[in-house]
Amino acid sequence: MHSTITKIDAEQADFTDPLRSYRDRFDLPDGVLYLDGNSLGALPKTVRQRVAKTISEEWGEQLIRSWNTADWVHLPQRVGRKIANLIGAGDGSVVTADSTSINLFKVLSAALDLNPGRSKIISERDNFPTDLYIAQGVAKQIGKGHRLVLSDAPSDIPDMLDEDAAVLMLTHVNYRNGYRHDMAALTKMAHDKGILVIWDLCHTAGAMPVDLTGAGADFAIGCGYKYLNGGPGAPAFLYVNPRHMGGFRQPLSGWFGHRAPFDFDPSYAPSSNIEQYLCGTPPVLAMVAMDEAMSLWDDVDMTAVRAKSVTLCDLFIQEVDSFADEFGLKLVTPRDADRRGSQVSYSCDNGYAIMQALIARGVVGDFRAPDIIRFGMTPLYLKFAEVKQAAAILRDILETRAWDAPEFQVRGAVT
Ligand SMILES: Cc1ncc(COP(=O)(O)O)c(C=O)c1O
Ligand SMILES: Nc1c(O)cccc1C(=O)C[C@H](N)C(=O)O
Repeated sequence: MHSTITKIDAEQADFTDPLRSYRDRFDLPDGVLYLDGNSLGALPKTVRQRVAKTISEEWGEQLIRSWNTADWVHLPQRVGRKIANLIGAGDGSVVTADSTSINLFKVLSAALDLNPGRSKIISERDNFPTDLYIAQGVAKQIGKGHRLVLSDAPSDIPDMLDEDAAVLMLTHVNYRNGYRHDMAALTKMAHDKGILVIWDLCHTAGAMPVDLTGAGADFAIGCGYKYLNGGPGAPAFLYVNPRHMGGFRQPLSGWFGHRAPFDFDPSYAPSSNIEQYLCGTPPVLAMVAMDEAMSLWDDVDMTAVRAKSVTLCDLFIQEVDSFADEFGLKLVTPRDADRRGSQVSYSCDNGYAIMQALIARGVVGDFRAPDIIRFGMTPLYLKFAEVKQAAAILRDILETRAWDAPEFQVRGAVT
């Protein structure tokens, strides 16, 4: 077996890449092949200046006036509009706020409130754990006997959609293996049984086109720090289908969700719009970084993003195919591009040490316990030649057993 494309082919693909100009809009350190933008996106260059300006001028000089003069107060809606464009959501249906976990708490509470008399929340055992933990917490908090029922394989889900299911809560692209659900088909199946659907778009937004409106999704959530490049701990987003707007739906009844926060009324009166899903004061510096990062997407062709993502993943898979069996790497990401997101994952022994050895050689990916090494493909700043080179370094590390050194066995708190 041998690799299917040459270095020259890869460089040629970079040369003709319609997205190649975006690379220069990011700060990426020399000598790093960054395959972890599915965990923390790279720094868009203009974010540095924009945040510095916000600190020195808006905060330093204008002080409290900036809530109005710089319109800080509407950052959640403004950034929400930019994200809406990437996920097929209409105006006024997305806000940026809080974390994905907190936003899930809000929308799951709302969904269960909207669908009374049913007890099941359907999800997957392999969903990102915070989603499952939040569902467990919401069920306990509501105290009406809701229970979380988990599938062990995507193919089991349709049969689990019955008359006692209130909500189907899925992550569109699985964080571990990169499997991608058919959003439109599952949403329809659920709706046919009277079930509301929540999609977690953490591994989707900014990685591929999404059409929440077309799919008829009820709610969605997602984070700002992966493919959207909003920075570590960036504010998350949430989507509410306009048909569910109005009423008092989500229970974190902070003042930013009030109809008129600056009336300072002692009684809570919910906004009838997406603002009801806000809670408290937005973290302005993080919001500004997110806002700036999102401005990079203004003219991005998402079809080109998806096409490049598919080719980057295919290239990496082909390259690793030539040595995977020999070293016990098992591809756990679907080969079928229609069933995957924008990452490639392998299960293997010694995965943590292998990833540490890769990072020491400048190939940054990550490890997910118990045995997955993960490589994220970010079309805006990753080159084909880098993906090919990363596979070659992986091969070298396996051949030389470079991973079998004491310093690569020590687990950090974050893997
Ligand atoms: C699918 C998914 N949901 C949620 C989260 C995390 O949520 P939070 O931003 O609240 O930490 C992640 C990653 O951290 C994720 O991959
Ligand atoms: N949210 C993260 C964090 O706080 C620290 C390190 C990594 C992350 C991640 O985003 C993990 C990620 N959601 C995952 O898919 O594993």
